[in-house]
Amino acid sequence: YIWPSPYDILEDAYVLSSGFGSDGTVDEVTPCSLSPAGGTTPGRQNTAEWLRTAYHDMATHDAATGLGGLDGSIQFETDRPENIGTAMNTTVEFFGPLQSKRASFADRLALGVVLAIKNCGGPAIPYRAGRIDATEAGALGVPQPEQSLETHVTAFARQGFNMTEMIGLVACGHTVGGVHEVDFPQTVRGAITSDNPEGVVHFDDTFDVYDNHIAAQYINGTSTDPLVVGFNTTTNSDARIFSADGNRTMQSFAMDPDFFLSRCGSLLERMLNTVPEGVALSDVIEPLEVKPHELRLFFTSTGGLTLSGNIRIFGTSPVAAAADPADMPVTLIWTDRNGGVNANYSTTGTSSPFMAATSLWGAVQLFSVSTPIDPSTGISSFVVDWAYNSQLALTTSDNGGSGFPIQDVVLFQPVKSCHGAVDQNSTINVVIRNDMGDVTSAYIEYTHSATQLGSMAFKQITIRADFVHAGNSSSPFYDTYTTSFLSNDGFLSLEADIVSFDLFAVVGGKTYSSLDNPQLFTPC
Ligand code: HEM
Repeated sequence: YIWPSPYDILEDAYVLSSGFGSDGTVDEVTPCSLSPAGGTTPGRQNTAEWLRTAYHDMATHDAATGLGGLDGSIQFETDRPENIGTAMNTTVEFFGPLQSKRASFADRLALGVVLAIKNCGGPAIPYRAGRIDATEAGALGVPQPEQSLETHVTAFARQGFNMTEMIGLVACGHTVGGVHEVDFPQTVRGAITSDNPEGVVHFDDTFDVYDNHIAAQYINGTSTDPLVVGFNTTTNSDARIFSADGNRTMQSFAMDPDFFLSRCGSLLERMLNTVPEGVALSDVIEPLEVKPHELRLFFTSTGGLTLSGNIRIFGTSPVAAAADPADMPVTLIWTDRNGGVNANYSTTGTSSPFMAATSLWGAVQLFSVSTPIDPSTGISSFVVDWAYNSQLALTTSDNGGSGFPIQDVVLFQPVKSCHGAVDQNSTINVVIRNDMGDVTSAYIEYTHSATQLGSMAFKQITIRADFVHAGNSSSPFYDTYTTSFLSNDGFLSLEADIVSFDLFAVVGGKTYSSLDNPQLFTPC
């Protein structure tokens, strides 16, 4: 895709693993053994809990009717016996605050699994966005260890996986984490100690590495998997499943670690992309090489324009990995609103240590941009001239041909904009260019998360409010428009990321928008 895209926030979350701009998802699973509550809950493992939660969310899919799938319905189903344990609520609680208009709970959970598995040494699972969250619980149907092989084969067929795929998917799940005696006393006995308060017995000897040991140990007879060698043969579902094809699949996994990883990559991709019929997923999200990161045009209190934010550069080559941001030339060259390119308008980004970031997929650098734009000529787009060091020839990144678009027609105006307390209106002011024809419509779509019954995650509520003309602004080129509305969105009690607003204006018959403006913190 090209910038801007509805999936920019998820693309950023995919690319920026830690440091500047990251949302904390990868930190939550680093190291791979990390347990919830900052590592203070021994015997638990965030990576394993996310993967199990994603499977349980998907496991109720019915391929024949198209109902269910990875739709976040798990958030309403955590009290079901088939979802026993605190893992699911902990997972829902972690991803809930990362939801927004542009990132559903289900998309966040799927992305979490992709990042966690890669972070544990596992495969790069292609990631698509676009999952839509259910608003209520779905059908029952998560497989249980005491069920028969026949029942499991039928359940996986309903989910869309044949027997060989079932064996693969279970092995690809049961290579991290384990079985907890507190929740499965019929399967694990005598494991609870003061050091192991939940009585976890891991599936294999490398519960914190995403590798083929689950298969290698099963084949060479050293398995510790409580669902293979447990004292209670009734709950030894992994033993029944792994041997269902005469051990052929497990043998191929045991013999070839790379085959295990690639097969798990494709099976888990299918698992994450099993969504209710009618849900259209995006193309695979690949990191953009050059991308504006939270780069916006601001209307200043003195009537000027400032282009401010960051430019992100991502690469996988050795020269990208060796790059020193302080030695990287990065220059923005923009085109004004009349199509003129003025070399005087170029600026060079700066790098600073606090802007350092890492990516699981390559090397990433961020450069801050803050430059005035002359409102009389404005801005319509820019290109970036850059190189990995000052000795190299410059590359021009033009966003797939037409430059990175910046619209200067409708802009948020912080002056006198404020956020209302409970039961009080919020006021949002914008400026709209006054030399481009009639403003036939101008409105805000203000989206915030709201609590919902039966879930620890959130629903998204969007309020639409029309702007009215409010007179001059501090610039001769712009007029002020204002609106007030009641949002009651738990001001400041929720994370800033989960409130955002989009601005729209139809001016001279053309629609202009300013998307994903961040939460407004100024109280009314
Ligand atoms: C017949 C199918 C399956 C059965 C009967 C089954 C059963 C179980 C049971 C009883 C546990 C122990 C949970 C706990 O004590 O916290 C478990 C854990 C787990 N399962 Fe499965 N499972 C199945 C398939 C899958 C699949 C397909 C995946 C993912 C692809 C998966 C991923 C996991 C993970 C990651 C854990 C570890 C959770 C943790 O350590 O907190 N399972 N499973």
